Amino acid sequence: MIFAANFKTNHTRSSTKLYLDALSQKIAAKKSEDQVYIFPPATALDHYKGDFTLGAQNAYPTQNGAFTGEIGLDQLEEFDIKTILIGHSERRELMGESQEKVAEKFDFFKAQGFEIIYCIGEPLEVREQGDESVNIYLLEQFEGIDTAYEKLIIAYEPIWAIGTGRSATMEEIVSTHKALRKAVACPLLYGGSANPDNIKEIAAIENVDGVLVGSASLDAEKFASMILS
Ligand SMILES: O=C(CO)COP(=O)(O)O
Repeated sequence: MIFAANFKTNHTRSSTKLYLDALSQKIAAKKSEDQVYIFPPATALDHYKGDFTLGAQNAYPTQNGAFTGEIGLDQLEEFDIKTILIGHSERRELMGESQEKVAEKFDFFKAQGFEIIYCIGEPLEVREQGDESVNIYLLEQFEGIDTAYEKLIIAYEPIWAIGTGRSATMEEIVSTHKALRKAVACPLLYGGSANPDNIKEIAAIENVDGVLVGSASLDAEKFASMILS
C-alpha cells in the first residue's frame, strides 16, 4: 500500500520537521512493503532522514528562469526531490491549470525521470449523472498523458469528496477503480476524505493500491494510525 500525505497550504518548515521526526518514530514498525510519501509546502522542502519519500506538491516546468512565484528544477534538485503531484483538482479548479497545461507539466517532469502522482477526479454534477459519465470524464483527464509511463501513480480524487469529510462510498470507489484498472496498469490511489475511520475499508478494495490524504494527514499521530492500520 501507498500512503501519501498532501499537506496543501498547511504546516511550515519547522512544523514539518517536527512532524517528520514524530512520524518516523511512529511508523518504524510499518510493513516493509508499504510506502509513505509526504508532500509538504515548498518552503518545507529539505533533506530529511526517514522511511518516506518527500515530494513537491507543484512546480513550474522549467530548470529555472523568469517565472515569478514559481519553483523549478533548480529548487527541487537542491533537495534531491524527484517526486511530484500533477493535476490536483485544486490546481485545475482554483489555479486554473488546463488539461493542456497539466499535460505539458507531466511531459516535462516525465522527461526528467520524476515519479509522478497524477491526480484525476470528477465534480459532483458529473457523479450525479452516473458511473458512465464519471468514467468518460476521468478518461478525458488522460488527454496528453502517457499512462504507460513507468514512474506513474494515479490518484482518483472525486472533487466533491475532498475536504468534506464525506468520502466516496465503497461502491463508488469499487466501480471507479475497476474502470480505471481497465484503462491503466499503474498503481491507483484513492483520495477524498480518507481517514483513520475508513482506511481499512478503502484499503481492502480491489484495485486500490493506496491513498492520497489531505486533512487526515496533517496530524502525524492520525496519519501514522492510517499507515499502521
Ligand atoms: O485532496 C486530497 C489529497 O490530495 C484529499 O484531501 P482530504 O483528505 O482533505 O479530503
